[in-house]
Order: sequence, then structure tokens, then C-alpha cells
Amino acid sequence: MKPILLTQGDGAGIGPELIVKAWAQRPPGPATVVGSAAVLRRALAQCGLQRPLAVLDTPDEPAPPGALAVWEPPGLPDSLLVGEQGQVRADCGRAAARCIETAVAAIQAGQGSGLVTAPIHKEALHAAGVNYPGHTEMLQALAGVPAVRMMLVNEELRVVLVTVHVALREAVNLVTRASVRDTVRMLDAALRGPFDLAAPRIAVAGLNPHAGEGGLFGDEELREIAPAVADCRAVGINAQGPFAPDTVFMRARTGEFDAVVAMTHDQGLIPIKYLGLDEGVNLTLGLPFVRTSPDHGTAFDIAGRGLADPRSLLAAWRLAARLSDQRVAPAFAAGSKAAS
Ligand SMILES: NC(=O)C1=CN([C@@H]2O[C@H](COP(=O)(O)OP(=O)(O)OC[C@H]3O[C@@H](n4cnc5c(N)ncnc54)[C@H](O)[C@@H]3O)[C@@H](O)[C@H]2O)C=CC1
Ligand SMILES: NCC(=O)COP(=O)(O)O
Repeated sequence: MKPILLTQGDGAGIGPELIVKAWAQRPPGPATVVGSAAVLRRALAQCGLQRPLAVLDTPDEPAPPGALAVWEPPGLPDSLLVGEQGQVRADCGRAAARCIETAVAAIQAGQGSGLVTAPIHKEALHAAGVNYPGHTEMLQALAGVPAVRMMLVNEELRVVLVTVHVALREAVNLVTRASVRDTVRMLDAALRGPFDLAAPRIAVAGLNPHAGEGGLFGDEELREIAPAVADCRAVGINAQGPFAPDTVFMRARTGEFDAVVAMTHDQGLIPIKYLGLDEGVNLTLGLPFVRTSPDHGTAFDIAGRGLADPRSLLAAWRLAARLSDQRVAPAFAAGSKAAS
């Protein structure tokens, strides 16, 4: 079986530390870190982990037993160990992007079975001249697929976002009948495939307070969201709503729905993160391969201090290993067809 590929993320953040800590807990299956060996050695030292590290010639070369397998993509900057951690740095942004690009190319070449991404800093990416707002959009471009969606899962909630990394004003305009309908369809495909639910119950949140209160507080629910729900129901998807956003997550958490479609980034992520960063996983729907990530960011405030909690990365790693092992990535691709 080909390895899961883990990108090291922004080296000025907690990504390398999370990877070495998670790896020390022996997640299942083969895995190769795509990153800088020097940065990962520093992370091992910062965490007091005295483990061997093997630098591979190719991402899928077997590593010696017990060694942290690292493949260094060509073109990483030499300066990664020079500056301080915990800062926005263009060289770290450039290196993070290079790791993502080469990891995707390796998966496309059959050298990896799935992708786990450690956090990147979006300002560092921008400082490096890489004009994607996040992994999600970058992976969509690298994979050449028509649509992707961000899904967040933890023990208690599953949420998929209609809009992601855009200004709130812009997000409102992007909430359309088509974008909501495509999101529900991609979520339904994911719940039936990777999540193995025979008849998923999907709640769709409104955009406005009280889901618009019958048009008194905005009419996006009447013009866009309700027609999208009707479109989905017409093709046999058990979508319901739009529901008041302030109570729909509570209703899903207590078992009334299997997942919630949220209209904006913060509408969906606040309930997820409020439950704790412990084991939340970010999963990209619509790609032809499995990609997961922790649900938190680079945590510059604690970088380099050995304080980072690896549980979310570990959960992301385990989920990627399970989904790659089941070869369920086509179910994600089917979602992208629904969105086209
Ligand atoms: N998957 C990714 O690449 C993600 C990247 N980001 C990016 O990360 C950067 C920083 O974002 P922030 O808003 O500051 O959020 P953050 O998640 O990096 O930090 C928020 C708070 O949570 C704490 N925290 C986060 N992860 C932790 C962990 N594993 N263990 C212990 N404490 C932890 C931090 O110390 C901080 O107090 C931004 O550029 C953001 O866009 C944010 C989320 C996901
Ligand atoms: N808040 C989640 C987030 O920003 C992660 O984005 P991405 O890098 O996975 O696209």
C-alpha cells in the first residue's frame, strides 16, 4: 500500500511539532512526511523525541522500521532554520506551498494514497506570492476539479460550508440556489460513501437571523435556500430547512440530523471549534483523492515550545488512513460531478 503523505505546513508554526508527536503515537499504515528534514529534526528535538529520521529519495520508498520517513521536495528555501518561529515569514509560506504542490503531484503519480496537511499560515502564503486563500482552493486548482467543499467533523457534529475564505459581504452574494444545492449534493454523496450512512438526514441552515423570519430579516432563504432544498428533495435527498442558524447545530448535535450545511465559514466553524479543537478534522469534498487536516491553525503563539496538542492532526491522519484504505476517494469525486 502506498503511504499517506503529510505536508509539514508552515515551519514557523506548530505543524512539524504536531507531525512528530502524532507519529510517535504510531498511526496506522505507511506514511511519509513531505517537508524539510532540518525542520522536522528541530521539531523532534523541541519535543524531546529521540527517534531516527530517514530521508527518502522518493515519497513511496519504504523507510527503515521505526524511522520518521521524510521526503524533501526539490526547491525548498535554505533559510527555514534561520529566522524565528511564531512569525509570518515568506520563506515558510513558500516552503509550505512547495510541499503541497509536490505532495499532490506525487499522489497523482501514484506515489501516495492520501493527503494530510499540517496547518499553513495564509498571510505567509500570500507573502510568498502564492495567491490561494487556503489549502482547499489550492488543492482544487492542483487537482483540476470543478468544485470542492470544506467539511468539518468531530465526535458530535458534521458541517459542510457553502462559502469559505471570502469576505462576509461577498459570501452573502455567493449563497445562491446553485451553490447551496451543490453543497447539499456533495455532502449527501460523502455521507452515503465515506461515512456509510444509508439515508442521511441533512439540515440546511438559513443565512439570516431566524432564517429570515418569513422575509422580515432578509429574503435569501425564500429566494435561494428554500428552492435549493426543494431541488435536492426532488432528487431523493433528505434535505430539510432552511432552519434558524442559532439552533440548527444544537438540533444536529442532539441527533435530529446527520449533518448541517452552513452558509458561511464562521457560521459553521464556531459551533465546531466551540466544542474543542481536540479531535476535529477538516476534510475536503470534491477531490479525486482523500485530503484531511486538523481543524485548527498554525498557533504561532505557542510554536516551538512543545505545547501543541496533536490530537486533531492524529484524528486527521487516522481518518485519511481509513478512507484511503477503503479506497473511497471516488465517492468524493462523485460529489464534484454533482456540483458541476
Ligand atoms: N488547516 C489549516 O491550514 C488552517 C490554517 N489556519 C490558519 O492558521 C493561522 C492562525 O490562525 P488562528 O486564527 O490564530 O487560529 P489557531 O487555530 O492557529 O489558534 C487559535 C488558538 O488555538 C490555540 N491552538 C490551536 N491549535 C492548537 C493545538 N494543536 N494545541 C494547542 N493549542 C492550539 C492557539 O494557541 C491559539 O490560542 C491563520 O493564518 C489561519 O488562516 C487556520 C485554520 C486551519
Ligand atoms: N478555518 C479552516 C481553514 O481555514 C482551513 O482552510 P484550508 O487551508 O483547509 O483551506
